[in-house]
Amino acid sequence: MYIVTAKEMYDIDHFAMTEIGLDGKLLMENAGRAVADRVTAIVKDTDKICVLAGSGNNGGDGFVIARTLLDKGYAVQVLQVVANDKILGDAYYHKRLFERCGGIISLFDGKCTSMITSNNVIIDAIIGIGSKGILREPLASLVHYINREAKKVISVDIPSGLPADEGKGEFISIQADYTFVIGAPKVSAFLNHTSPYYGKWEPVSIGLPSRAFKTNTSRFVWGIDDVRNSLPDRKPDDHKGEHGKGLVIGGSKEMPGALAMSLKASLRAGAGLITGATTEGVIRMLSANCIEATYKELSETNGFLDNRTDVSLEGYHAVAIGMGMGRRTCTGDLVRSLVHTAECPIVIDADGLYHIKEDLLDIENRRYPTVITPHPGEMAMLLGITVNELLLEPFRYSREFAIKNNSYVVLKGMITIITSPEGEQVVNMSGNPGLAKGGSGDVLTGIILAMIMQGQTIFQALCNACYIHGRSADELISEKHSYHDLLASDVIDGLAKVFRIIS
Ligand SMILES: NC(=O)C1=CN([C@@H]2O[C@H](COP(=O)(O)OP(=O)(O)OC[C@H]3O[C@@H](n4cnc5c(N)ncnc54)[C@H](OP(=O)(O)O)[C@@H]3O)[C@@H](O)[C@H]2O)[C@@H](O)CC1
Ligand SMILES: [K+]
Repeated sequence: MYIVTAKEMYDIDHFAMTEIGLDGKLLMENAGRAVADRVTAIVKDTDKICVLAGSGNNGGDGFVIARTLLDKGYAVQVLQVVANDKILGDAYYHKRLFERCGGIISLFDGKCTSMITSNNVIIDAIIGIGSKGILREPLASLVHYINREAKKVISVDIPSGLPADEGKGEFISIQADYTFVIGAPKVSAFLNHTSPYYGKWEPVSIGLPSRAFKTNTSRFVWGIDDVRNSLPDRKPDDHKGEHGKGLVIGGSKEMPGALAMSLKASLRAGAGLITGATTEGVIRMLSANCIEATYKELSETNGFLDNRTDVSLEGYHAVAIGMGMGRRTCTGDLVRSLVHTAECPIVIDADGLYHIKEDLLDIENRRYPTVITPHPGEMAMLLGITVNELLLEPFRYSREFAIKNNSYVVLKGMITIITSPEGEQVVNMSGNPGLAKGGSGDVLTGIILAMIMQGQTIFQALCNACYIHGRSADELISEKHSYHDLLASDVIDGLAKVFRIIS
């Protein structure tokens, strides 16, 4: 499933019409019919439906929906929220069809109308992706009234007034219960501050060819089929060396568990051999508990890793660094020297990110893949901006960072955005609020380490790791756990089921 900006959607639309020859009226017919079909699945036969139609093509979709529902026998009427002379082109064509089929259209007189309260379903086709700036009057008041009074609101393509793109913090928008997005979800369906306005959303296909999407966007949602298509099978004659020898560097006297979590997750996610490199004290605490891993003792100052041992990375296929290591200066020296010298992929997480902040040039100049896995606070710290600024435009900031610093960025959050150094972006939607707990990130890093040592591209490995991590939490919530009690270590145990589902 692709994710588009408003401009990309217009480009895709244009491509479909000019390169393929699809007619705009036909696309509108397809859009309206597809939405009407979905609407019939969530309304009752006895429901009274009011379609609010605006001046652009979103309103045009509304007329098709109204005609289709009328034809199916529903009690439906249209409230046109703009003057007659504003309905033009394809929308006018479909308005005429609706009227000729016996459809009734009322004109919105600028006052809040009883039609909003006398109907139990409102279909919002006021404005789609053509929305510019903050909604003007009288539509702004109408939207406030709908949000206050309407019983069930179904938006067409996007809740009216909501920006399709990131970077816009001020708007007046319909609060939908459901949104049926036309062709592909828009970026705002994936942002913390705008996604709640969509209610439950679902894409509807209107016959736009996949070529049109491929040519115009490089952003998409990673799903289970993508995992199945990219995750390599394990062959009967495989041996442990073929599934990667990974090194996890982290832990300190204050946070030994973070390292344990990454080690266990990595082994459960399929790594062949995993070594934990940490202080003597942490090894003593973990080794009886995490027996499948091997250990390497590094030098320390007062329980925190330092740079006095010469750490050899020879023979390791990938390294993860940062979890639970703390922010001491001596530990920072170790992180920077390893990032500088590692001749294999390196995953930098948690406090490791703090230590590389001043030396981003080190990762920019690396000849081997670098993966950073920040949560919004860490990403904002690396960028020198506030978390609010980041969350307003997470796609743009991630892409700019990934390209500039020649690295893969896994920006964790309510939804996770994975960006390649070339700027390709994927959204992972598995996962739930139960993951908002200490240790979740350490588990993800462990899974990432395992995945990047299997036979797939780094980008696929990151997308698969995020999907599997979130899916484990989802399966656990659907069975025996709740958002409250789910622990990071449960997520490790849940991996068994996810691998069975995938294979
Ligand atoms: N992509 C596809 O392939 C297909 C897309 N389709 C559909 O087309 C939709 C996009 O249609 P679109 O481009 O006509 O724009 P749309 O969203 O209807 O809004 C434009 C109107 O809004 C008004 N307006 C704007 N800002 C405003 C404000 N702040 N306050 C008040 N008014 C404001 C503006 O009025 P103006 O400012 O010009 O007076 C203008 O008249 C898309 O979302 C999807 O549903 C399908 O039909 C099939 C194929
Ligand atoms: K709409």
